[in-house]
Amino acid sequence: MNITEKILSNAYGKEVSPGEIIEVDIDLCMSHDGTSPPAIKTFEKIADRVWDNKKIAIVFDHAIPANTIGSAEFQKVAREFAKKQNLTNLYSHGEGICHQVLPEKGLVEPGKIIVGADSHTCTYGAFGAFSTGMGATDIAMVYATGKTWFMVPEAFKIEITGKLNGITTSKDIILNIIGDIGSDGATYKSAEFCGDTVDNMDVSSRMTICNMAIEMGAKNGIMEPNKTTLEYLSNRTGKKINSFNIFKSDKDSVYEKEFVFDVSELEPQIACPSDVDNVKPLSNVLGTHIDQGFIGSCTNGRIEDLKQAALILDGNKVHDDVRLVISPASAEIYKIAIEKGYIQTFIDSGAIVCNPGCGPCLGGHMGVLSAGEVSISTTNRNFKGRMGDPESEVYLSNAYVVASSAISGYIEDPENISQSLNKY
Ligand SMILES: CC(C)[C@H](C(=O)O)[C@@H](O)C(=O)O
Ligand code: SF4
Repeated sequence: MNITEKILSNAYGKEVSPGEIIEVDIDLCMSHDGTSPPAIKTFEKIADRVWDNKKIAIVFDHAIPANTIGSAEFQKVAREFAKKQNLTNLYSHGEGICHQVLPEKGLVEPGKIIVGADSHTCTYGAFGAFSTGMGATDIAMVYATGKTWFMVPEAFKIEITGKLNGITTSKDIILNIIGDIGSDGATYKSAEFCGDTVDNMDVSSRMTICNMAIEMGAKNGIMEPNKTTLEYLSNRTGKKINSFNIFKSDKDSVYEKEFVFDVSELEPQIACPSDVDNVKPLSNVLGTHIDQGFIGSCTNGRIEDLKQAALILDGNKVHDDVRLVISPASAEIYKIAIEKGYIQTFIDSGAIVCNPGCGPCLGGHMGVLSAGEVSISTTNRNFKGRMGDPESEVYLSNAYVVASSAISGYIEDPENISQSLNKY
């Protein structure tokens, strides 16, 4: 059995196989300021009390602080619900983006079943959990019963091998994979990432890869937790590593398809407008004009990403015709970035630093694009109109490339900009 089948078998209480429909207990259910209100509306038609006030997390991140009367109303509904149901995990004070906040607060553990009313809930696969996004009405049923059903997915084994060089990051790996497999190439599959590159990766890079599993249609993204990940989780949860339920794929487990990606020669990858699988090497798009850069999101708003941006921006100025918007993925990351001097560097360079949250990622808040404008962004989606007007365009890349491009005013090779890569 592979890791996903093992986690689902454990939750179901007997061995499962792909295609089977099972009902399981949920360990953690997440919704945010955008999706809690519709879930609450449905919930209130079917139940009075939630199944477990400690297993529901609500995070305000999509528009925080509220940007419209509508979002203020939504947040009021979610706040009142959390109070009435005595939820112990309400994060409504700008703690950060849900997918960053949940692991930080120690709510994620290997082997758990986690669902969320947000498509990037697949992020927690980086910690060896089965986690997936669901619609708000399905989440309402989980609020009420603590259960949901899944069809056990077939699995793709995606082996990643080789050592990344220089300015190539895990974002480039996942863009390369999605470019190859296609944005619907893994629909309802379990995308299992393995190989020496994944085994040696830090937590942040692993999260970036699992976060984007949904961008090829996957039901979940998953990795066996490595030592670094287990240490991180032990710190966050206050539990000993040997108390975790760690599952690993059997050597002879069966996959529907197997892929091998050697990343040792990989150059930074760019997803071009307006599909996430329209991926080209950086060298093919150099010189493309941009109006805005964004560094942040649940994909690449962590301290490692901010460090990459600071290394590039240090001593440089954002181009006069460009806005560079930077939003740390959580308040905790924001504080570390202040301590390390990154925020000072950003402000000195002329970047706009926003509070933690989704920000411009989905085109609703703090950096909306007008018709004809072009953005380069560390986020995960570049659909038509994703960051504003339907006639605007979005390129996706890593933080080195966004920062470099913001300085030049066109898509730029970071090697042409960086002068002091060892400063921090
Ligand atoms: C608003 C929310 C439902 C949506 C999602 O599910 O992914 C958003 O987070 C996104 O990234 O598009
Ligand atoms: S940062 Fe972007 S992708 Fe992530 S949850 Fe928020 S809107 Fe969705």
